[in-house]
Amino acid sequence: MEIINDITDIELSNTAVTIGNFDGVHVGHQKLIEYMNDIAFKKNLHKVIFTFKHHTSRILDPDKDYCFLMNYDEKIDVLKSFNPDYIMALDFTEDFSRMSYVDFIENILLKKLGCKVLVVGEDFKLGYNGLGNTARLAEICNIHDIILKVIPHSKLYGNTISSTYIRKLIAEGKVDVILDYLGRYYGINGTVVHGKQLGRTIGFPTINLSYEGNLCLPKNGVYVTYTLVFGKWYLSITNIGIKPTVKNDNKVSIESHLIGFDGELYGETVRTAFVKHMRDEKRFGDIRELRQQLIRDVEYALNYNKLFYNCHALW
Ligand SMILES: Cc1cc2nc3c(=O)[nH]c(=O)nc-3n(C[C@H](O)[C@H](O)[C@H](O)COP(=O)(O)O)c2cc1C
Ligand SMILES: Nc1ncnc2c1ncn2[C@@H]1O[C@H](COP(=O)(O)OP(=O)(O)O)[C@@H](O)[C@H]1O
Repeated sequence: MEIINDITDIELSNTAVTIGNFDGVHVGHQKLIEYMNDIAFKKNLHKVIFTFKHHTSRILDPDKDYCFLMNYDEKIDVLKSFNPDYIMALDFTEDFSRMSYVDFIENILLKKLGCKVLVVGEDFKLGYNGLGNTARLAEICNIHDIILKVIPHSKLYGNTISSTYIRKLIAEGKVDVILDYLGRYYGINGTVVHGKQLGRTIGFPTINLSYEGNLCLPKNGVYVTYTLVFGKWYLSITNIGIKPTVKNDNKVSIESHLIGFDGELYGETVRTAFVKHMRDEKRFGDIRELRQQLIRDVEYALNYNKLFYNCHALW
């Protein structure tokens, strides 16, 4: 498996290629990749996942306030699990965005990648101004003997599976439903930073997560989570919010208490996977009342954990 970030000196041959932003690498994306894998196997082609380091919307739609389902490293990690021969992860630049779909097909897919099969989703658009829709792609692929396979959108419970729909579920705090659409629970990677050191004084030390600012955050509230620390998942309770009992700025933080963990975590990289929204964040009369609530939260999480059979989907 090779990751290619620069296409300048690339000369591949006999490839099956799927192209997309693949934000989240959700169940719909996975269908495309699996189709590409199958056809590559049958036709003895190399498997190529073609994506970009950063979402194309940053250039194409810069004013829109997007959040993203994963950062670059996570995307590469998840894509690797589909066992491609190559992951192309290029910079999507202004210049790139001005390339016509014909140039892209002829100069990149044909000349650089030796593409024989192209797999895309039904709403896929390629090249300058999005002119290369599937009908136009079919014409140009036909001219160059590339087999074009257009995969219809996957649906679930009447909803089209899309990164946009998953972002909406996250914003609504419906993190338990996300599993069906994303194929795994939604999680956030971050680094443990110092808080006000109050947690340990009430018997609930917490890790405060510093995370990449453009990741989608579940709506404010308290969640049953699992936190990956030093290669092990811990059941945890996580608050996303402004901590109105102890603070009065509006800065949102992500803070978790790991059940059964004791140790130092400052500076460590951890992953928090959100499995169930359990309550809204509240302003308590004092920190003792908050502590009583945290005891109940732990009990809720322990009960939830007893019936949790989806550990395989945490990452
Ligand atoms: C599971 C959990 C639930 C929490 N719920 C609330 C809440 O409902 N209201 C609130 O003001 N703070 C809440 N907090 C934040 C606490 O106020 C905070 O963890 C505590 O004051 C320690 O802060 P520190 O990490 O800055 O020391 C919660 C924290 C956790 C871990
Ligand atoms: N079970 C646990 N859950 C979370 N953090 C823990 C736990 N046990 C020990 N810690 C450590 O305690 C620190 C948090 O203590 P706390 O008083 O809440 O301080 P802070 O305000 O910096 O979060 C964490 O960063 C971690 O290193």
